[in-house]
Parts: sequence; C-alpha cells; structure tokens
Amino acid sequence: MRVLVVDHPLVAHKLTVLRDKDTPSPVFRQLTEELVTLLAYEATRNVRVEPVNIETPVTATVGTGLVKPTPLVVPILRAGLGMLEGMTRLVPTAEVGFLGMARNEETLEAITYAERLPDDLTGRQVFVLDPMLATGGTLREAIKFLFKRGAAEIVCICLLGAPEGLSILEEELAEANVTIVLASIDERLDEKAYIVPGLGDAGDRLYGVVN
Ligand SMILES: O=P(O)(O)OC[C@H]1O[C@H](OP(=O)(O)OP(=O)(O)O)[C@H](O)[C@@H]1O
Ligand SMILES: O=c1cc[nH]c(=O)[nH]1
Ligand SMILES: [Mg+2]
Repeated sequence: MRVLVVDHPLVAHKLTVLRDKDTPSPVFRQLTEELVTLLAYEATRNVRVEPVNIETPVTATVGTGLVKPTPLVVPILRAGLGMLEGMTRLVPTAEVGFLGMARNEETLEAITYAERLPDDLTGRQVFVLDPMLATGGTLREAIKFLFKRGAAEIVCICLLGAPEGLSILEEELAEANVTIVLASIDERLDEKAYIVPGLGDAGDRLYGVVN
C-alpha cells in the first residue's frame, strides 16, 4: 500500500475553507469538487494508457488513449457522492459504480446498505471516492469487497485521513496494490472517532443532517 499526500498551496487553501465551520453547504460542495479534481490529477498518474493512431490536420501521428475498459470510479455514499463530479470532470469516460456504506456511530462498524457495481472487476483499475478516512473501517470493507470482485488495483481518493486509520490499513494491506491519495493527514481521532482537527461529518456538511 502506498500513501500520497498532495502538497500544493491551492489544496491547502481550499481545505482550510472547507474545514471552517461557518462555510455553508453550497460552498462546501463546490470546494469538495474543486479539491477532488486537484487530487485526481495526482491520483490518475498511473492510469492505464495505450498508443493510438490519429491524424492531425497536418499529419498522421501516434497519441495516447485510455485503455478499455476505462477506469471504474466508485463513490461511497453519501459523502463520496460529493466527490463524483470533480472526478468525472477529469476522466469523463470513466464508468461509475456505487457503494452505499454507513458507519454505526456506536460500534464504529461499517455496514453496506447498497451496491451497484459490475459483478466482474477482473483486472480493473478502480478509483474509490470517500472524503473521510477515520478508523479506516469503511475503506477496509470497500477495498476487500472490490478485490473479491477481481479488481487489480485500487486508488482511494480522500480529503482527510487519521493516522490511526491509515496505520490499520497499512498493516492489513501492506502487500496489496492500493494507493491512498489525501489532501491531509490530520492529528488524531477524538473519543467519538471523529478526525481532529477535521471538518466534522462530511455527509452532513454536504447534504444536511440525517439520523
Ligand atoms: O473510517 P471510518 O471510521 O469508517 O469513517 C469514515 C466514514 O464515515 C463517513 O461516512 P458516514 O458513515 O458518516 O456516512 P455518510 O457519508 O452517509 O454520512 C465517511 O464518509 C466515511 O465513509
Ligand atoms: O471526522 C469524521 C469521521 C467520520 N466521518 C466523518 O464524516 N467525519
Ligand atoms: Mg456521515
């Protein structure tokens, strides 16, 4: 497993506004999309490509095309849905599948309540979107599920990660073909397993509070 923190002043600036508790939902959504596009630029550095023959108005030449099937993008509902537009803006031909997962706030266990993905992911490159990596339980389950379906490589794009969750994933997935791309590794988890300093509940800030 590899971990990549994108170190860029615009990422740091947008993330700071996102963290601010006074940033309203519409601005939060917009900034999430913008941040994802910046992170996705790094996260797709090893996207699979192949030579393609084209003709410019001047001559024939060999260019670069995405290998088919194109990457599969999997937002984890709810909060990951706020990242989808920012990702597909960069890779418009990507296919999109969905995983609905929620962390039980008492047991901290991740449960899967919805799934709409191809049955066979053999050999596929998969990009998972979830803004928050806290205990790591949600991503661990999602990654396990995708490998079981045959995925060859998984790149997770997150906004914030906690050192506790990252350590658990690093232990369990040491040899796996997984990359976690983040805007920041924060200080720690608090007693409710929320990321500190964090940004609060990403789903609630994007879409409002549900119980
Ligand atoms: O690393 P973990 O400890 O598993 O926590 C992280 C998960 O918690 C949040 O989702 P949540 O369960 O709040 O669902 P939501 O997106 O519907 O708000 C977040 O988007 C992650 O999926
Ligand atoms: O800080 C956290 C932890 C889990 N889920 C969130 O949305 N935020
Ligand atoms: Mg939530």
